[in-house]
Amino acid sequence: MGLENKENLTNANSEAANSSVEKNCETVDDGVKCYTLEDVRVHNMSNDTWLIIHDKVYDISSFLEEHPGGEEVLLEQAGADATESFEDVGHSSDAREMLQQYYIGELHEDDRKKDTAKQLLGHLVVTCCCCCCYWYRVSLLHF
Ligand code: HEM
Repeated sequence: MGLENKENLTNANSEAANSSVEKNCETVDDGVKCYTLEDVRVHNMSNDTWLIIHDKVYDISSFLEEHPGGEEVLLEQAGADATESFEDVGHSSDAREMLQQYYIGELHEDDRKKDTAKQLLGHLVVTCCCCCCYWYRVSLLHF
């Protein structure tokens, strides 16, 4: 493939990414940008690396080489939701603060993982008047 073709392909990719931002995502409050999973997915290369952690989108391209845990683990998550692996490692509060400098926007509402089972259970325990839920609430208050 010639250089020109490669450039065309790159331009086409970035145009596709931009148009999907316009199509699916509005800018949320105070000019904060919003991205869909599709928007994030294309940024999965070592010179262009985005990650999602707790529904926030980060451009960590400039951080790969600095990461104390190595760049390999970050590249494995590139363009995807890294919340679970980030939490599994048990990152320090310093690491969590570092995230801020790479923040570029929010994940689109429709692409957020909805923990419906957990939500339902929480709702049941708070509103149900059966003995089990009642005593569970009492135990939460007293122990
Ligand atoms: C942009 C997001 C991330 C930031 C800012 C970050 C930052 C850091 C920092 C500062 C450390 C040093 C230890 C600490 O202070 O907790 C660390 C260690 C580490 N990180 Fe990350 N990290 C990020 C994402 C990830 C992800 C997605 C993984 C996925 C597996 C990962 C895996 C590790 C590992 C394996 C270590 C080494 C832990 C050890 O040797 O004890 N990190 N990271």
